[in-house]
Amino acid sequence: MPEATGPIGIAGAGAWGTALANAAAMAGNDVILWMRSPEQAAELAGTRMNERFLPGVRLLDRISPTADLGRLASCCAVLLVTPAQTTREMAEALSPVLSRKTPLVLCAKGIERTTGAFLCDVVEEVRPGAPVAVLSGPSFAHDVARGLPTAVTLACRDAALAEDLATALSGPTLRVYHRTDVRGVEIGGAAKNVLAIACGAVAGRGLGESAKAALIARGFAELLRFARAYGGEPETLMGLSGLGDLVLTCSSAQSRNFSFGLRLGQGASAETASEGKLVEGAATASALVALARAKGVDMPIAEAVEQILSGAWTLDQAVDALMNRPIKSEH
Ligand SMILES: NC(=O)C1=CN([C@@H]2O[C@H](COP(=O)(O)OP(=O)(O)OC[C@H]3O[C@@H](n4cnc5c(N)ncnc54)[C@H](O)[C@@H]3O)[C@@H](O)[C@H]2O)C=CC1
Ligand SMILES: O=C(CO)COP(=O)(O)O
Repeated sequence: MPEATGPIGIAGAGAWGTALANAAAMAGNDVILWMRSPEQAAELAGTRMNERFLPGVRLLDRISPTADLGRLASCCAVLLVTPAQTTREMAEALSPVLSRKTPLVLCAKGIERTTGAFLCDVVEEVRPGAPVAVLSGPSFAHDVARGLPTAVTLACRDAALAEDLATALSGPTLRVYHRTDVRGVEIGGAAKNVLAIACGAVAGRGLGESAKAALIARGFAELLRFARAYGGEPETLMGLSGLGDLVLTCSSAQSRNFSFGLRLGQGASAETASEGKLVEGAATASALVALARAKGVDMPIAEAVEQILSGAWTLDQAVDALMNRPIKSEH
């Protein structure tokens, strides 16, 4: 990395930002953990706990919480860990603070709703020519924070930088693989959230384990088709940020996307089913479906999620629509 001696910066101290801060510290880095609220920063500095977003996890000593964005200027790399839809405003706020050479590692999973832009493209628009990377893969914040074994993928077009970043963030319990297929890695993370909502809905409606397995397999087929159309490499999607994250998110109520779908399946409305939590798949569904339509990619499960969220279909109508499509060859 250009200034390999600096600390790792983390922008966003929610569940994932806090877990990544601990992981980066465990990997031997000093960490500056930025959050927008000065009160929260003071509380984290005093109690060393983030009770609101990651209860029960103690911040390691090498982490300095702050609400001063300027502190990130000294960092050798900054991980952006705020919700996907805040990527543009955060990149704009960070742009005057960071050197053009400081890599920004995107850790959110989504597509910009208002423009349909992939998050890397948003950042490249704001910081043209500056290095951008994506970190994604099957990783619940609580697992990572508790030091349970986890593996993720970091992609950057600059292969040497991808390797350096992956090495810097890898520790005893977090293994970071590297790739250059930025598009594939970001598509895996963004699309699996939409599919996980469908999986949760299947569980919530009591449609059975067979339906869930079918949905994961057919959802993966959609993911692959979409990634191919947008320049992602199929091998990437068969890895951690694709199949790995799809399986994790579709099989656990720890996932907020799955739980949101579960509550939809149990009869809650799209407005109440999030219970105030961040549900990235709900924010990304319409953009994903619009991008798929633009390239003629068939994504019936993602379409069904979008139709349910927009109120056009009930869950039962969505199931009927999916089950009564014309019979076709599997691949
Ligand atoms: N929680 C998890 O297990 C994982 C989450 N992710 C991804 O990481 C991203 C963040 O997720 P979480 O940390 O879990 O969410 P969270 O809801 O726990 O935290 C979000 C954080 O962003 C901050 N924030 C919200 N809007 C902001 C804005 N406009 N400007 C600055 N800060 C703002 C909040 O104050 C909060 O600190 C999501 O895209 C999610 O998909 C990825 C892997 C694992
Ligand atoms: O991305 C995640 C795990 O890899 C977290 O999923 P949720 O956002 O659905 O909780």
